[in-house]
Amino acid sequence: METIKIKYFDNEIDKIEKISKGDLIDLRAAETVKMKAGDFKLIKLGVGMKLPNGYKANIYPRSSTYKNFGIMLANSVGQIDNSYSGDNDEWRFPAIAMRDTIIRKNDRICQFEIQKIQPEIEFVEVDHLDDESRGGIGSTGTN
Ligand SMILES: O=c1ccn([C@H]2C[C@H](O)[C@@H](COP(=O)(O)OP(=O)(O)OP(=O)(O)O)O2)c(=O)[nH]1
Repeated sequence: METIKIKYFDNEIDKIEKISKGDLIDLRAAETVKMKAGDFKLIKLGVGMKLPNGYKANIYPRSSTYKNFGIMLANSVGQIDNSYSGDNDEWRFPAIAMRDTIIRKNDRICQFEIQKIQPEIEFVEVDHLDDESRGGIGSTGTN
């Protein structure tokens, strides 16, 4: 089992409980936010963490987030770097509102998992790649 140091920036949101293997972990809005259609807001998630060495975190919307709140995650997948672990490094949900909406403090608006960081990579420039070209995006058709 991995242990993660977690800091709560707000004492009014529910705390995260022990997680079964494989399950994504829900996160809560740490503020009440009113948004108009088209607004952008970095919604506070009320937590900061020291992830295990060699791991990052991915934040995704919950499947019901759009239905319940009409917001989308502006960056598609939120990337929490391992180095985002300072005392003021609170996690946020970059939200785009598609309709007028209210997100209330403690609402569960997203979920996250931790993931191993890719290995160190060095680039070697070449003039040609050896493999057969695939014919462009969509070349395999739709059926
Ligand atoms: O949905 C997100 C995405 C990122 N972050 C935090 C953690 C991450 O480590 C930091 C920086 O993210 P990233 O490197 O993806 O953003 P950037 O636009 O390149 O900003 P920076 O110049 O801070 O690296 O912002 C969040 O709280 N929520």
